[in-house]
Amino acid sequence: MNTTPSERTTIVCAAIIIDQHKVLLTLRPEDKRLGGYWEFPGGKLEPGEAAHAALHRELREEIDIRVDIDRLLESVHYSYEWGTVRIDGFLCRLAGGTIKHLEVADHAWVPFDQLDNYRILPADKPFIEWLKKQYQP
Ligand SMILES: Nc1nc2c([nH]c(=O)n2[C@H]2C[C@H](O)[C@@H](COP(=O)(O)OP(=O)(O)OP(=O)(O)O)O2)c(=O)[nH]1
Repeated sequence: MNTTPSERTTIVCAAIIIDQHKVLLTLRPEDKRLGGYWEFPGGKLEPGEAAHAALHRELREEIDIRVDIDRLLESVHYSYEWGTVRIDGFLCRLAGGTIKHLEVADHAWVPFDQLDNYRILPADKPFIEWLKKQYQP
């Protein structure tokens, strides 16, 4: 089959939810691929699904919250050994709900100057750097 690189890229949406100079990270369960890493809540788009719809769905399924999506911050490409992902990181604000650990092992509201203390997925580095730069005292 003739497969172009873009067809092999997994599209992922991620919510960068900021509240009072802290950002929400969630912990991937140990039994999942890349288990034990912190990440922004989100996940893979389903076939034909729009990014905003996917983000709302993933947040409901994983932690049962609602957000307002402000804008796309950046799309980041990263190659893991099994394939390439494109992470679309959206800046969001919490709009409702109380965080439940439905599909995550834990969550943390992390002050920007403490992000280096978390083992975060390597693909997320540009988002982390942006957060640290944006909110330097
Ligand atoms: N949700 C999320 N995923 C990320 C981030 N950074 C990053 O590299 N990823 C990667 C990890 C996964 O390979 C993929 C997200 O897909 P996912 O979380 O739905 O993957 P999954 O393995 O749980 O899905 P599944 O195969 O179990 O259905 O993107 C991030 O900040 N948030």
